[in-house]
Amino acid sequence: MTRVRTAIVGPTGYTGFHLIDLLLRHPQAELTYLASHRDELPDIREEFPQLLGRLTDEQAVCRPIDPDTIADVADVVFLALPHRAAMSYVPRLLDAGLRVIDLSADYRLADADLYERVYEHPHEDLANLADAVYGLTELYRDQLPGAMLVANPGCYPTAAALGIAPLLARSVVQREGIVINAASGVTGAGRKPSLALMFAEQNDAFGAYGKIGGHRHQSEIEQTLGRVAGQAMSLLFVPHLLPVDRGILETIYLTPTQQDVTEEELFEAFEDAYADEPFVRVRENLPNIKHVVGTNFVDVTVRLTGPAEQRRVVVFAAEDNVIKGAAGQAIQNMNVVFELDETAGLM
Ligand SMILES: NC(=O)C1=CN([C@@H]2O[C@H](COP(=O)(O)OP(=O)(O)OC[C@H]3O[C@@H](n4cnc5c(N)ncnc54)[C@H](OP(=O)(O)O)[C@@H]3O)[C@@H](O)[C@H]2O)C=CC1
Ligand SMILES: CC(=O)N[C@@H](CCC(=O)OP(=O)(O)O)C(=O)O
Repeated sequence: MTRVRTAIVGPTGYTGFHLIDLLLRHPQAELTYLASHRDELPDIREEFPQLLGRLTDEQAVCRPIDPDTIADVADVVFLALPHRAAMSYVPRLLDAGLRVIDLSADYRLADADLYERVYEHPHEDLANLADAVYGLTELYRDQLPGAMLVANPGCYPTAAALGIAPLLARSVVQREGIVINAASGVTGAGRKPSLALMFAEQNDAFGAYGKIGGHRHQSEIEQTLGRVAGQAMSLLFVPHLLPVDRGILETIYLTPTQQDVTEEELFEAFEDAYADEPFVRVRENLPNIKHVVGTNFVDVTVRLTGPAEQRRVVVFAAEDNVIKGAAGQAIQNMNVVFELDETAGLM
């Protein structure tokens, strides 16, 4: 049986923790190296006592980010780092012969000019950007086997793209005027402390955040859906911060191309697209973050509303931001890259 040796750079963050947790449950993965940039290298069990008893001493102690040493003991490295930091390591990790699954945004936008506008600094690794595979597994599965560099999608873009793509592909909704109203748990903002994320600021609070109409995930969603539609897309994405640890719910408003479309036809688009997808559940009931947290599933459903002359299509999509939105999808991608069972370690 194939075994994949895995390393994580950035294990002290939230996605790093969930990668460790999932890899320790994976029947064909071995966790061989945790790499940290800290001067004083941490024992990961002190950062996350949940891991006590689950790691050997050798596995638990973080080591320096040294590509050649990592390549001696691992086949693939997961980068659970902030954007910009990730691309500063990728060229050396690839040169050392490692496959890289990057959870940051550094290799998601294929157009370097767009990256520079959205992330407000130039892309520093154009050579590898050109070769990266965008790892929204359900849409790009064919490009993943053997890939050297996978750009794992953003959490919001995963749910949004899976919630809209089947309808666009069938041309049952218009490309124009799409609005995505999204709410995320606080782990979506990462583990780095900030005033806005303190308990007393977030508890019992609920509101939109960021520059409305200018969130960086808007461009990522437009890129994915533009490829599905075969034409450039422009939509509106509005994120909200929900005072829970984990979970994303997106409510997506669209306009049908034909006013006489039926709800059955809309469901059919989802059912046909996802009939063989292990991690997309097309539901009749309205999705809820409670139904998906702790899993690699995205739950989706659709409704048709309004009088005949004013029809609206409303899609609902729910996922766990740190699992299907990050660590789980990264492992799903690893499974496809190494041609393992796509669901290994994730069910
Ligand atoms: N959280 C989520 O729901 C999702 C996150 N992502 C993306 O995944 C990546 C990781 O996110 P998340 O785990 O939440 O982030 P965290 O802030 O929780 O963790 C970031 C990690 O990166 C390390 N780090 C920071 N700067 C550097 C550097 N310059 N060199 C090396 N290591 C560094 C940190 O180490 P230290 O502890 O020492 O600071 C920590 O281990 C990000 O790009 C994020 O945008 C994607 C989808 C969802
Ligand atoms: C709640 C929250 O703050 N969410 C983050 C997005 C999550 C994420 O990590 O996205 P990237 O991988 O693209 O950085 C945000 O809105 O910036």
